[in-house]
Amino acid sequence: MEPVCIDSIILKLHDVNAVKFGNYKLKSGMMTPIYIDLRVLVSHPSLMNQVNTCLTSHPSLMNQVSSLLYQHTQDQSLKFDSVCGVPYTALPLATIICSTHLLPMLLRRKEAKDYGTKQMVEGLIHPGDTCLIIEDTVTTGSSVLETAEILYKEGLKVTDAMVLMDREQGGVAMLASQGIKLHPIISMFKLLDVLQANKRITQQTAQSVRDFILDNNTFRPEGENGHPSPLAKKTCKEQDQLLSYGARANLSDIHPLGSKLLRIMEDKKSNLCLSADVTSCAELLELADSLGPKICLLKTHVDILQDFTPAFCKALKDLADKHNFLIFEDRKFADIGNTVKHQYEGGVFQISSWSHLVNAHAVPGPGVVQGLRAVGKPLGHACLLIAQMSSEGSLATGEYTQSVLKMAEEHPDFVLGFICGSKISKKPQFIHMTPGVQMQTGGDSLGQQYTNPEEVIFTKGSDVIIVGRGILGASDRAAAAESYRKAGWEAYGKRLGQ
Ligand SMILES: O=c1ccn([C@@H]2O[C@H](COP(=O)(O)O)[C@@H](O)[C@H]2O)c(=O)[nH]1
Repeated sequence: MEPVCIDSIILKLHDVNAVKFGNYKLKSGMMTPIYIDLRVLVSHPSLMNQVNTCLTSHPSLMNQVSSLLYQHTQDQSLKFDSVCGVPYTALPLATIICSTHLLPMLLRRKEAKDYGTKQMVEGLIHPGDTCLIIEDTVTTGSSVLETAEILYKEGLKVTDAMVLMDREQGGVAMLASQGIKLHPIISMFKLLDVLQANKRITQQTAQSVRDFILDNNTFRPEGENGHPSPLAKKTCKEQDQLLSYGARANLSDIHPLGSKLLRIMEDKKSNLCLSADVTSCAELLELADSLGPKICLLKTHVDILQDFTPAFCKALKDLADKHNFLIFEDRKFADIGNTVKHQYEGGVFQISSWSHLVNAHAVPGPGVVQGLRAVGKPLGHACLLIAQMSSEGSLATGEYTQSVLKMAEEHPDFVLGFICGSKISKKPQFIHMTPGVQMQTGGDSLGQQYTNPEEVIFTKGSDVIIVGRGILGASDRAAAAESYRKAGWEAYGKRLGQ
């Protein structure tokens, strides 16, 4: 059979309604906005494609999925003596794999018979053999584990499990903690990216499912009894969302500048960052002085100033001290470590001499953080990684965002948080900052998309609202800044349950 393309499988799964959006209950009892129902595969031996061409001469979707699973065992060079599908949905998949590739199959029963052999596993069992588990969808990993435990009782070994669809809610980690390597073919983020790219779902739907997935990781390494507790997790609203900025400022492993920022936020009752996107130094300094009392952070784009001078930096720093806010140069570094090092400390702007915070794209890899850290860390500065962007069609989504999160976790001594649309990390040490904020949702003519403060702080769990034109475009900037400060702070209070 020809190699099977994952994107086309995803679209076909969507065609046959194996991917459902709505409000569904999982085996664990958790409600979910997306449900993967691969049981429907058996009902579609042939499939009409998008242009209504009958694909009967092609392998059935069930065969294509089975082929993908088998191909992956070969790509991963997995060694196993037999194959067992998790009942029921994965049974036909295991059957096709075994029948096509002449492999011994074991059948796990869900309930023991009360007559005959009363076996829980049917087939020829050779204790000591290794059995590969096949599963259709994994959330917590508990069904794979149940099957493995039954196989263990027969003296079999289970080292690997192959799954078509990983919902990315902790199954890989839970099974790894039990010595089973889970090999997913399709991740939830990949599925959402493909459906969104093919206009099967809107950006909004994709994002709300991503947020749900990120907020509902079910794996906790240790349960109360010292055993892994896959389902012990409460939602982020019940746990880290309830931590105040002040409490997070005191966390032992928080970046000192993160701690300082959280204290400023608590003291000034402000989670507002002013995006001071003006083109004259005098106007920017006037904004900093007049709005300084209302903000925790002032964000600059120094390269849009027409009359930049080093004296401006000194004046801005003095105002930051006067009004107790931090300065964030939104430079979006995105080059190799050696270059960003020069860009950060040298050139006309000498950014490291006056800006507490800068940000970077993760595209170049960890070298970008290491280059910035070489300059900024000795000065007590820090950086934010751009994990998501507010602009329409942004490519910073899904797996990319996850990789950014990982990069931040690997550099906690310099990365203090993220530019993102919603909370992406469960670590309360990381501060989430969201641009694209206005009271009215909507956008501009160049792709900017706006969300309101309540949505950003309460619903999406971000920490800081970054507001530019919502304030700069107002006839009374001070009044507008105050209304954004108030709205952001009230949303935070609501998040704390106040
Ligand atoms: O994803 C991003 C990253 C950065 N920005 C910056 O924030 C402000 C937003 O200005 P508004 O006037 O409130 O639209 C601006 O400086 C952007 O460069 C962003 O919007 N989105």
